[in-house]
Amino acid sequence: MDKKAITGLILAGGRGSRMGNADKGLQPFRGSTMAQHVIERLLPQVGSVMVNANRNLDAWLELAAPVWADETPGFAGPLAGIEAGLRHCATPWLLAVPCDSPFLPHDLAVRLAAAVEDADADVAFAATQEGGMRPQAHPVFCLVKASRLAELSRYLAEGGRRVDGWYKDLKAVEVLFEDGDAFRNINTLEELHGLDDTLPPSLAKVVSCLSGYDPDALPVRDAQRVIRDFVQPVRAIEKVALRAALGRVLAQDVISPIDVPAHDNSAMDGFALRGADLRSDAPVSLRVIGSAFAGSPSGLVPGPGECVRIMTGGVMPAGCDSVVPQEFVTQDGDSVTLPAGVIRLGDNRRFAGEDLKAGSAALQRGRVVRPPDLGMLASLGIPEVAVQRRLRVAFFSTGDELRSVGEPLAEGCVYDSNRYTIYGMLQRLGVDVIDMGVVRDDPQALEQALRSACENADAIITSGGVSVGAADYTKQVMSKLGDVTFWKIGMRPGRPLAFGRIASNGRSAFLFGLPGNPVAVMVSFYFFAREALLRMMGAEAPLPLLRARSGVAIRKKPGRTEYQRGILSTGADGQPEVRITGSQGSGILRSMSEANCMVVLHDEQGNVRSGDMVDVLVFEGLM
Ligand SMILES: Nc1nc2c(c(=O)[nH]1)N[C@H]1C(S)=C(S)[C@@H](COP(=O)(O)OP(=O)(O)OC[C@H]3O[C@@H](n4cnc5c(N)ncnc54)[C@H](O)[C@@H]3O)O[C@H]1N2
Ligand code: MOO
Ligand SMILES: [Mg+2]
Repeated sequence: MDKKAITGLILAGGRGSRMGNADKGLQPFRGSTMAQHVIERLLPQVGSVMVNANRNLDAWLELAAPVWADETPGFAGPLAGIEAGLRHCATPWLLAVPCDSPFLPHDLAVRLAAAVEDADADVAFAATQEGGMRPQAHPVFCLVKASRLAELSRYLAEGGRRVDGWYKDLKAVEVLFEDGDAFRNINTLEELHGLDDTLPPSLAKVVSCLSGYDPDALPVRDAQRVIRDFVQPVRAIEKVALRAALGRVLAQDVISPIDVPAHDNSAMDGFALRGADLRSDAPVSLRVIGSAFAGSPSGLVPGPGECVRIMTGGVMPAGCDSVVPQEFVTQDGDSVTLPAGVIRLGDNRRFAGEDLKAGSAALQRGRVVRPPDLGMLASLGIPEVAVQRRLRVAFFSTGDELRSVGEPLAEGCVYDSNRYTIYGMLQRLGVDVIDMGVVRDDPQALEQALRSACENADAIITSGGVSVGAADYTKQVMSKLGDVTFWKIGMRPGRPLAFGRIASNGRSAFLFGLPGNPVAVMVSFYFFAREALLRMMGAEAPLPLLRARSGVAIRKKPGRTEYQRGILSTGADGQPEVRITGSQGSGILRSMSEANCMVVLHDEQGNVRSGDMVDVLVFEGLM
């Protein structure tokens, strides 16, 4: 049977009652969703795939189209789904499979098709047999003749619901498969998570690797380590045209299909010659036998005492290994003379493949594509590349005192600035942003916002409400929704931080609850969230710290990390020198805006004297 004669149908119309009424197929599983795994198994076996679903139709349409709902009302079970499938089936055969069977056999269609053809049957369904026991039927995995719709509808109308009940008057064959696990369906979230080897370990487990862990006095580097070990890359990949790859993360190594340059060629306008003709003690005269222009190999083969006029990029004539630039020679008719010792053998020749060899990795996965990379990919003739899909990051601010730009400022209120700094920092990372506005200090509103963020994004960034204030419900709601920890970090500014992973309706997202103070929010973003988001994007890009001389004395207590806003300039001696911008209060955004860098004073460090060297994070390129 030609696979084009078969339409695949994914049965996803159930209530998911054993999974807390979740839409089973849409549950995250091994980097995508359970149904996506089913589609990946099924699609190669059939002409096309459709879905039977009764809710979340938009989400299903994103996965596969078309999507058909049951006609028989009241969640009548898989048969109602098969009925809807048969009604819309444009091929002679329909192959139904449940949406919660991500391991279904790769040869399901071929074997069921062979069976219906052999037996001239209307239906074939799968079965497995455990050693010595009676075969166990899996009637939901079935290949059905599309013309049998009428019998099925009649059975349903009479109230029949048994999956193998409707074909008692039809010719049905059972096909025995060896691998029982292939038909395993996943019924509970525990089962699903147990099978998902891509899930992060619990925070408790990650934290247990630290010695002397104290959430109320956590060193910066320990917090960074926990975050690094806990977040997971998003696995989805897409192909994009070369230019669209700028700023994206390569999902695969790019292997050079060609040598670059493709030929030995000249690095100068001049004369290509045979090194054996060169003399170190006397001038040499050579006869010019022709010209070699870039882009058109000359085909010339000079003999001893001969040379070829060559342009930069011209293919080296056979036997030539050196080029003398034209300004070094005197030309007389068709002969050139070069003085003794102006060049050595091999000068001004570029080798084939000296830039890149065919078969070697031109760029490695995980790299954020920059302008020279675009050029290099173009030099390899590569029109499109595989990149990680863009990360989706939702963010909102919390606090009853916050007003959004455009609203009047009531007594005691402040304008929400964090959503703007966060927006800017996220844009610079190249993620897709979902701005969720300001959320009130109200447990219900916070829960709703966090759930919605979780269902639509890979990561969530909030600001405010993570300290100890009376209206800070944020922490309580975050804990309720997942595995979240609350730290007081040994740093200034940015002491409180919430971090973890929350889940809602089967979707999950990593959560960064940044402190509310406007400078603290930025510092926490750069030193904790940034690296984690890049990691989720599949990229590794540690913060580049430079060393600079402090032009001033800085007071600093050992035992915590301090981030001071600074201005980096060139000192009188031409060396980089940094000075602290005025007030360092964690609410003073102006000094952040004036700064062009941050001085990073590590835990061990005490007071800094003028002239001491310090670490500096330069904002240019980050901001
Ligand atoms: N008794 C203690 N009080 C505080 C501590 C502490 O350890 N013990 N930590 C202080 C530190 S450090 C920080 S940082 C803040 C963090 O507090 P929250 O994360 O709970 O943030 P809020 O209380 O909501 O706001 C703090 C501050 O920032 C202003 N804010 C908040 N969001 C925005 C925004 N989107 N745009 C502009 N300004 C914002 C808010 O109005 C407050 O003034 O807690 C200290 N207290
Ligand atoms: O940690 Mo908070 O640092 O006042 O800004
Ligand atoms: Mg607070």
